[in-house]
Amino acid sequence: MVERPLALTQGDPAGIGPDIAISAWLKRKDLGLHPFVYIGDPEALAARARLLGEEIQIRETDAQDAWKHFDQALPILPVAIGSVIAPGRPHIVAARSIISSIENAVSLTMQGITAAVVTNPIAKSVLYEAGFKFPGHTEFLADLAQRATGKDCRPVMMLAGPKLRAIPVTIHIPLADVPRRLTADAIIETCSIAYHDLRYRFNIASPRIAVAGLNPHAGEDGAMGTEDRDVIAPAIEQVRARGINAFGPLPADTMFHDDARSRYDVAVCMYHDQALIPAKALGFDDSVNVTLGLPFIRTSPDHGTAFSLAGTGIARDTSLIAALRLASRLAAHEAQQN
Ligand SMILES: NC(=O)C1=CN([C@@H]2O[C@H](COP(=O)(O)OP(=O)(O)OC[C@H]3O[C@@H](n4cnc5c(N)ncnc54)[C@H](O)[C@@H]3O)[C@@H](O)[C@H]2O)C=CC1
Ligand SMILES: NCC(=O)COP(=O)(O)O
Repeated sequence: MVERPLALTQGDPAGIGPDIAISAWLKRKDLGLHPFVYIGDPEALAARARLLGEEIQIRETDAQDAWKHFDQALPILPVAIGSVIAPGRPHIVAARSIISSIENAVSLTMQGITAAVVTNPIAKSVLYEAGFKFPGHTEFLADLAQRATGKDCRPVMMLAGPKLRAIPVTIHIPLADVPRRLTADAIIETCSIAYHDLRYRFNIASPRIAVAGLNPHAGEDGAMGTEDRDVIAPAIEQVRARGINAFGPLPADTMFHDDARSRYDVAVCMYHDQALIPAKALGFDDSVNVTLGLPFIRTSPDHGTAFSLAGTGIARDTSLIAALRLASRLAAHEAQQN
């Protein structure tokens, strides 16, 4: 078997990405972590290690050789920023390096040199200022995949933790646009991709999909909104007609308590916060953001850049470690299938 490291992006170097990458690498032996190659600016990473008081070896390498260095040194594939970025002070001068890091990780993974993409958090508003056209990683990764394969790619965001897996059908859009963008096609495609990836990537033989309503009480028969009755319920019927065990629309306020969660493998929700609030409330420290529907594996911690914690030593590495572990598990499963 080829020993392929995970490709870990730097994210926004003013955020906690470098801190948690260093922290995870320091725990590599205790936790038996799958080797990773950090793709980012070596100076910025070394400066962060010094600030945190960690004396670590950082080794510049290409991805192919990262595996052999991982025991002794934190392997880094250099993508220079060309400027000093202070912790907690994001700057658009880093945008090119942040984006390049993601592009490199995807390219290496699609070539089979790295086993999966694990992304550190980016500050979307900073990248927008620099002209980045995508709402977040999820949409950017799908675009990169589409450009590489020439095939349409609908990305599906899933937050996966020990207590809950949750998917938003609409992702990074204003709440006011949700009803208009919530089409039967979007719900059907999301449920179908969730079913496929839970089955073939997560090895769940017959995934049970609970679909949330949009309105209070799932619309109360149309009295509190009509989308549940007119869009979501017919979409679920079509999903079921494909042989998928999907049910709903369920009132969203009562589908996340312990007993309700035991009845499904994933909750398909109608908008970002409907999925991410329960996911982060139930498992902020150990949930992972996974993108389904891509031709490669991508995981990420569930949190953002947490600028105020950068360089303080306070940031917890647990969600990144969960993301590295999940990427490794999915990659091992994928290798077994091929
Ligand atoms: N995958 C990604 O690239 C993501 C990026 N973001 C971006 O992050 C930026 C900041 O977003 P926020 O909403 O403030 O979310 P955030 O997750 O960065 O911070 C929310 C709260 O949690 C704390 N926190 C976050 N991670 C932590 C950790 N590892 N250990 C200890 N405490 C932690 C922060 O200090 C803050 O109090 C935004 O620009 C957003 O776009 C947000 C979520 C995911
Ligand atoms: N709130 C989740 C989030 O913003 C992560 O988005 P992405 O950058 O992984 O697309």
